[in-house]
Amino acid sequence: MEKVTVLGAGSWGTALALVLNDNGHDVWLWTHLEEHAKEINETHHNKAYLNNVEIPETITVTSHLTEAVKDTTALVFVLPTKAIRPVCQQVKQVLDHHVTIIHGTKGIEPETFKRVSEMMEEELTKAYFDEVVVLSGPSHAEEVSIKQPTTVSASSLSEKSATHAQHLFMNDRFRVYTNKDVVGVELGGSLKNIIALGAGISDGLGYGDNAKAALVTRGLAEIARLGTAMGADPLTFIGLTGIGDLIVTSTSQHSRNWRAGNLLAKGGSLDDILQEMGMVVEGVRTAKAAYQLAKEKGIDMPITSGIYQILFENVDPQAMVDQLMTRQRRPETDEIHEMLKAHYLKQEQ
Ligand SMILES: NC(=O)c1ccc[n+]([C@@H]2O[C@H](COP(=O)([O-])OP(=O)(O)OC[C@H]3O[C@@H](n4cnc5c(N)ncnc54)[C@H](O)[C@@H]3O)[C@@H](O)[C@H]2O)c1
Ligand SMILES: O=P(O)(O)OC[C@H](O)CO
Repeated sequence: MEKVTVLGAGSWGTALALVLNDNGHDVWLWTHLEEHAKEINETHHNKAYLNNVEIPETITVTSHLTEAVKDTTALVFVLPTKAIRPVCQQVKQVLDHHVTIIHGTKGIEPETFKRVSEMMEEELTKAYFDEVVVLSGPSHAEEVSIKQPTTVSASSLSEKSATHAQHLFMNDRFRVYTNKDVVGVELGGSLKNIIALGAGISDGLGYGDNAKAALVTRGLAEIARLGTAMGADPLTFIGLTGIGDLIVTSTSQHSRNWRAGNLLAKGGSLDDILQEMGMVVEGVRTAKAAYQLAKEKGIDMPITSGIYQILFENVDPQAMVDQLMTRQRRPETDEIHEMLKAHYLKQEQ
């Protein structure tokens, strides 16, 4: 049994704490709000974020960071992307020993285009961990918390750290694969949220399965295009953290990104929708990052660009569908084939 600390008591942090608890670890769940910790400890429910399950007494819920971090063997950051730097800065003040650093956050920082593991490496004391582990894949908290079969990847440049994360989380309902492509895993998990917003918009406009399948497949082509340009292995995008996560987020009503897109297409304002949902919708900030990044790198991302314009430039969703459907005609697979061919040629050399 190990002491493991989850930082962030939202829906995903709570679901991961439950998996660790099932595996017999001494689980500490930290929230930055004293009232939130008190409420969970008193009611044994996390009403605002994951009300469907009971939080067992064996999970210590606290707002005291020093106590949460003391003697822990692993820190699992499960926070919105925008909270990663501030929480790392607080952790840096209290962490005084070597740990495995894991994160389950899916986003890109719009101001710097940094991935979450890059931000963490900048903010934390490097002597206290080997390499960050990214835990990502098709996994909604609502299903993980009721022990429905789920598969994820634990990706790190340190095999030891990835294996430690696999050991902590893996059980007969939560299967964890190790993976070495940190760039691909982080980008797949982050960029799919933009396409999921699009899937919600498509459903909200009343379009059917054909439109959704088109969004997912052409969306994946865009993700792979940007991801490969950022140094990812193109094959990662046909794995759990690419197509796998894209399918789950675009087709599930559990998805916060899908839900936000759906409400947007039905005429809601973005600010009101985000306020009303009260949970993080990562695709919104990531759309900003990906749109700028694609522009800087000269990468064609028409769906991402369309979603950015709906979110931030008040473009009508229906008009955007018309625009996407009437783009200049072109072959389907040219650049994806080129990417995969280049990948295989590199391996043969
Ligand atoms: N919900 C899921 O099913 C799921 C699954 C996989 C990955 N993720 C990813 O996990 C991350 C967290 O998502 P979530 O769904 O748990 O979010 P959430 O909105 O349910 O919860 C976020 C938590 O972070 C806390 N928080 C916000 N700002 C903070 C700050 N400045 N300092 C400290 N704590 C702060 C909130 O109080 C809340 O407890 C996101 O990047 C999301 O994409 C979510
Ligand atoms: O609910 P979403 O849209 O934030 O997605 C949650 C997870 O990333 C699904 O794997």
